[in-house]
Formats: sequence, structure tokens, C-alpha cells
Amino acid sequence: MTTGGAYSTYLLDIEGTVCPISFVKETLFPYFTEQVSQLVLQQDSGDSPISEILLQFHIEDKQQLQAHILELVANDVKDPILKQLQGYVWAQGYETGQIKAPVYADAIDFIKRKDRVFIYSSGSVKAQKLLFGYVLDPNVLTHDSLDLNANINGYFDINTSGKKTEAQSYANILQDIGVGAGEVLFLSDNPLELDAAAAVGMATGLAVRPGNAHVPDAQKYQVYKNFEDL
Ligand SMILES: CSCCC(=O)C(=O)COP(=O)(O)O
Ligand SMILES: [Mg+2]
Repeated sequence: MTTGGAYSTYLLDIEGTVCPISFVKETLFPYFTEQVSQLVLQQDSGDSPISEILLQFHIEDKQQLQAHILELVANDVKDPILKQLQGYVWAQGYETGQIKAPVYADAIDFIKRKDRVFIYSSGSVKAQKLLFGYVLDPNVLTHDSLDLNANINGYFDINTSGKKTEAQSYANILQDIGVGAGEVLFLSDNPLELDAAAAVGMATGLAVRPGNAHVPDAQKYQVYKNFEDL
């Protein structure tokens, strides 16, 4: 099947698919790393969600803990504890108006237009809801933001469903959504994720956006430079 119109359900990756990789690497990650030393220092001062997540790393020495977290971020490790932590830290950035998500205009239109849209990202469900809750409105010159959460049917992350490069994760999502694999089109910039989804019978499409990593065997996939024709 070569077009998106035949599917009842769409599963979308975030980074490199509905928003630029540069937003994650140049806005979200730096915002997080700027907060890390303060977070680690404040760890003993209460039983906040952030303090509880930090405890899960099981590293008592504060300098070592800080270095460990910074190393995970620098290497873009999809660590489930880090991803939970980032969601709580980014919340402050979105809620104070410092961060707005530059979701591509065609992706905004797509999410509004389709009846059944689900998200699957390595970013935590909390981080996903924030990102879609504070979308930079491409149609206005003001700094208003859009909230797309009402247009999204569900969210999956590595804690709810497993790693994005493993077929079992997509089987888990199908079970949660309650549809057959053939009804779902999964869109991502990462061929390893597409191959894992295809292994359980999902249809797949390679998102090719400005700034994405080059995919050497892109011809293996149905390629989408935008979602206008879907
Ligand atoms: C949910 S926003 C943060 C993005 C992020 O942390 C990440 O790791 C992106 O991974 P994706 O699976 O969306 O490519
Ligand atoms: Mg991606």
C-alpha cells in the first residue's frame, strides 16, 4: 500500500518526524542540562517527583550523579529514568512560556485532520503531552501556542511499551490500541524503528525532514517529506 489514506490509525514518532531534530538537540536538551546541577543539589530537600526520579539512578555521590546524567544526554541515550526526569524539567520551560514546540505545519494539519492519531516517542508520555500542549502556532505572528492534545488519541513511550527498535514494542501498542497491524501506518525518521514496526505487520513510512540523518537505503521505504498527501 503506497498512500496513507487506507489506514484507520496513525502512529507518529516525534523527533525528526513531526518536529525538527534541532528543536530537541538545541532547545530541549540544553534547557535540561542547564537545570541539572541545581536539580541534583536540591535532591535532599523534599519528596518532589524530581527527587524521587533522581533516586532511581542509585548514585549517591552528587558529582557522579550529575556527570552520569550529563553523559546520558550528551550521547542521546534513551534511558527510561532520564526520559522521565526530562519531562518534569521541561514542564517548567513550557509552563513559563520559555519553550514552544515548532511542530511542522503539515503535521499540525494532519493531527487535526485524522480521526485516530497515536504518538510513540522515546520522550516520556509527560514530555509528549507538554510538547503537543505548547505548539508554536505557524499561522500567527504573535507568540501564541496551540494545544493539540485533544486531537491525539493516545501516547506511548519506552516505559509503557518498550524500546522503539524492538518489534515486541509495536505488538504491545497494537494490543493497547485494539486494532490489527494492517490498519496502522507508523511514521518515523528512524529506519530501525520502521523495520521493527514492519516485523509485526504495520505499514511504515520514512519521514524525511530538513536536518534528519541521511538514510542510506531510503528507497526501501515509502518516503514522506511532508504529510500533505496522507
Ligand atoms: C517527547 S519530546 C522529547 C524528545 C526526546 O526526548 C526524544 O528522545 C525523541 O525521541 P523520538 O523517539 O521522538 O525520536
Ligand atoms: Mg525520531
